Amino acid sequence: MRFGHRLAEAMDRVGPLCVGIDPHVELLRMWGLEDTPEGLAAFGETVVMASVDTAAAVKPNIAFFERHGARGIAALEYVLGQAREHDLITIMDAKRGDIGSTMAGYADAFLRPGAPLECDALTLSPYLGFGSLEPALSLAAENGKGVFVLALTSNPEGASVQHARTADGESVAGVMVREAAQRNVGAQPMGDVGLVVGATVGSAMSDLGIDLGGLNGPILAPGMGAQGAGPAEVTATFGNASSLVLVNQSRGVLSAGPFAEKLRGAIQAAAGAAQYALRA
Ligand SMILES: O=C(O)c1cc(=O)[nH]c(=O)n1[C@@H]1O[C@H](COP(=O)(O)O)[C@@H](O)[C@H]1O
Repeated sequence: MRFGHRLAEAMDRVGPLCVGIDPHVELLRMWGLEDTPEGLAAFGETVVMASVDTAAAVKPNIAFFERHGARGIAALEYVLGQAREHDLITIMDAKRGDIGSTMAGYADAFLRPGAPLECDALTLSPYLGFGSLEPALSLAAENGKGVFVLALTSNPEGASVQHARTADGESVAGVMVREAAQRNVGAQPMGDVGLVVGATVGSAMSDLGIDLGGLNGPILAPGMGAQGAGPAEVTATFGNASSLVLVNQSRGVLSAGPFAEKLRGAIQAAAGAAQYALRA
């Protein structure tokens, strides 16, 4: 089954929540784990186990694993293997972007079946031009995998680039939305080319004249919890596109660890809050 279809089914079944696997040093300390590759592997495995049947997907952020070099990457491979074993969807947060020929290398690293870091979907940075992402888009399509392209990020600095206008007067974020939507035309129940739009962007979408209603692809929405957005912001931000939204929470739920039952409870509560905000 293609990524968009699989994700839509998981969101219907357990709710529109993705749990970030972000082993911050402070969280490892809180969980009584060492800041070592073994600590990261134990952290990731606990999050995976607590997310099975409570979250639609998990999103490991590669930065926290890269800190430990090759052994950190081995820990990430282990966590991805655990998720795969439990049929839990993985979105690799690596925010890759480069000239097309190098992009092919990144695509092969994450989107090729059997690759050590194989995941179900990958976050992409389109600021070398949307077209530079083509090798990742085509490899994803070939293998039934997905991508999430940064459109309007949750950090306040993003606006200086993403709100800028092209020579045609279209906003840079608007270009990303249009390009992604073109690749999802006709897909049922939704396509595989997703976008990242922060739940913290406030009125940016209406200010820029962006309508996500026709995207027909998943929208990964970070910003709830630790970055300050609540259910009201999620409802207000996504309007007619809310059925496409997959809310991400990392620190907001991870701080409930290390005990699996409490973490599971926090994930269920966050999934319920996301569902309420998007389907109310
Ligand atoms: O691509 C992302 O996931 C992402 C995009 C964005 O605009 N903002 C954003 O916070 N993220 C990621 O989402 C996660 C948010 O973590 P919390 O703020 O702890 O919930 C981190 O892994 C960020 O790197």
